[in-house]
Amino acid sequence: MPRTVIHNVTLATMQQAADRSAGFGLVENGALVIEGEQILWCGPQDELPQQPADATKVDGQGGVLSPGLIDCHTHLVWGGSRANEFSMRLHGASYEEIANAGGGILSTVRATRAASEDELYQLAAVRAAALIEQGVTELEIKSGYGLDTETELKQLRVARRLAATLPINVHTTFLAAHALPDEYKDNSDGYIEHICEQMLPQAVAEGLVDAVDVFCERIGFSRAQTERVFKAAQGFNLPVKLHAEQLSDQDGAALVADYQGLSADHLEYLSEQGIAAMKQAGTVAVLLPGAFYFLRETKYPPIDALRAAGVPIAIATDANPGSSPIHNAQLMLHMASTIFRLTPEEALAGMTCHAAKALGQNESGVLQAGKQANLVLWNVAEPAELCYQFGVNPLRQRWFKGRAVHDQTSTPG
Ligand SMILES: O=C(O)CC[C@@H]1NC(=O)NC1=O
Ligand SMILES: [Fe+3]
Repeated sequence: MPRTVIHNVTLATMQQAADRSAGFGLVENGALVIEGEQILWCGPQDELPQQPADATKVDGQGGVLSPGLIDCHTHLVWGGSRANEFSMRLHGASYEEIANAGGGILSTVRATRAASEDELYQLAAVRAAALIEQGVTELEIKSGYGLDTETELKQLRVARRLAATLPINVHTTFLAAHALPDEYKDNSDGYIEHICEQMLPQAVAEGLVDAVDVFCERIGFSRAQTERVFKAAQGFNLPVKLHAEQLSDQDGAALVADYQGLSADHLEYLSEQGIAAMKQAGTVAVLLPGAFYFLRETKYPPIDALRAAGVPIAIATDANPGSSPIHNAQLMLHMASTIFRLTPEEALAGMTCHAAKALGQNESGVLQAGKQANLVLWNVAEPAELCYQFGVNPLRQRWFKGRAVHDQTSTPG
């Protein structure tokens, strides 16, 4: 099988990054060997075993080689735009006025229902391409803008099609419990039953679901309704995750931990009890600085307490048209440090090894023999520069499943 030898690099292996003091798992003057789709070897260059003469050699010119970035929380497939309500808010309209004018999640639902699968694919492919340009090699995509079986499945089919046509891994998450559709106005329990008895079984039957999520919130679904959906997911042996404690403490994090959930996401209003339950269950805390910033939130997630408890922290874009219309993974690294005060080591772990854990997979997220060769070579001298600067893209080369699919070797100047 073809081999590629990347040498003259600083490896940010991200191994043992769960321990904050472990840092980036740096290997100065390192090298890495790709064979087929996997990492065959990585380590100090002076320990590099003899390689075949026909191996492709890449001189990293002293740059940093890291795992590809993983965006573990996105709503990437949607139709329409919410720019008008963004403008209405800036002109002083209240949420109620916007909602009464047809704004909010349900306006995106109407546009997503009206769009064809091809139209949704074309829109999402542009957003995915932006993330790929940023060094993303894996992402999660939720449904949740259909709120009826046909459109929820349409969104999930688009997510599967993105994985089949672009150099990126995609994990799908069924989020029909994102908002209450007009058809079930004042009958949220009826909608939850419809989700559990009709929508989820059909999505599973079509092989479209990797995990199940719920928006557990006063303006979303109750803890009891969330648990009803979790039980339905359990019936299909599907892992769960949760939009939890974004606007209030609904004790959602403890609930998803009770179900050994993959992650609890947002967490601005997370309690000590929720943290303890997450630690116990190994549930990842996914923080979403883009939504915090765009909504001008003032309540910070309890980051020091999560850190002290040793709960793994992941970072994601939460790319969606309402609360985080942001498709820039490098900006998330920057905001994780500048807004949430994560160290660069924590921020990069948040978009590599901890993000992989939030998706329930251990095939990527670290530089280690046997893992998928999803890598990025950065034109930076040290990994901290990925969090420090914003606005220039230091990506030089990107490998997905061992293939170089993005090459910016000609650095300007
Ligand atoms: O406004 C939207 O379109 C989605 C908002 C997004 N969904 C959720 O559960 N929390 C959010 O911030
Ligand atoms: Fe979200």
